[in-house]
Amino acid sequence: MAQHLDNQLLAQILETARPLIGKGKVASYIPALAEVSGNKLGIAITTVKGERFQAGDASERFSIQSISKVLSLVLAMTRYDEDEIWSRVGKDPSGQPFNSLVQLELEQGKPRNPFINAGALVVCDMLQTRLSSPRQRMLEVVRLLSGVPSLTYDERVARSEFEHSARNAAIAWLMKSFGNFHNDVTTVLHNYFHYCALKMSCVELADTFMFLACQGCTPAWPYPVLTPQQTRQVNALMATSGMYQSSGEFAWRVGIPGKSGVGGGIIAVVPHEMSIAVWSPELDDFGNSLAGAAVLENLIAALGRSVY
Ligand SMILES: NC(=O)CC[C@H](N)C(=O)O
Repeated sequence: MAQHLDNQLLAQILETARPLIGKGKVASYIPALAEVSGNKLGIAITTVKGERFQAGDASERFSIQSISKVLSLVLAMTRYDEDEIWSRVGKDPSGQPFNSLVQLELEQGKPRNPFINAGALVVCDMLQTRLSSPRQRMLEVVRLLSGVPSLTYDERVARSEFEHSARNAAIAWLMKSFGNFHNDVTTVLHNYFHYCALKMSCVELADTFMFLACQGCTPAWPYPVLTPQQTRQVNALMATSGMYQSSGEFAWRVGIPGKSGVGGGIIAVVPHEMSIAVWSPELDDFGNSLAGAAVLENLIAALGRSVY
């Protein structure tokens, strides 16, 4: 029997996952991220009817990291024709860690999908070509979608990541060697790190991504963000590649599209119904929030939902 969605249910679900805290690891390869306390746990839901639910640390902002890869892709989809995007980045799961170089060399500099670092860097390269101020534009987009004008980048996190950017720089240069990267590498890395360093709460994320549950529309936006078909495509990519090498495991356990970030956030979508944001900074071996994935699994089981 599907349970009724309310704040009390969310609070109960958080408690089912809390024992996992202490069993994962807060990301430390970006030093500024390692300072975050590992025992945070929060969830927020925005439904297509405009209802909002939340529990735990749902209002505290954190670094959204790779969740931003969905936003940069969406921005590119509004600026480029389909062929221009998908000739430079694929649509298939990589089965590799998010920052791997191995496949990129074998596949002539074309990243498997836009949700691994290589793919997101190509997307950021495209945005650099077509937008006069890609960082400012992204801020405008998230401020509009979330309805929160105070959203901003965490400059410390962006700087910290730039100071430890050897691997992402290597990925960008490798793609340049294959002719799949057109702008100045340092400029694009700065944009990418800023996108990753967006600071948002679960409540703000759930509001921002509601358009993915609502066929591309949101009351926050005067016109559709994406067409219904584009929205299905983004959800499909999240379902197949949103959690890196454990995307299959996530589909099996949770059964809805999701996208994680090494800040410990996951955004997930029940199409036509709701967007869900969870946050718990400790990660599993693949860089996905350990307790966050368990919260989603337990919630979706309690609500009796799945896209499959
Ligand atoms: N999985 C992630 O969240 C990775 C994003 C991080 N900024 C990086 O490039 O390594």
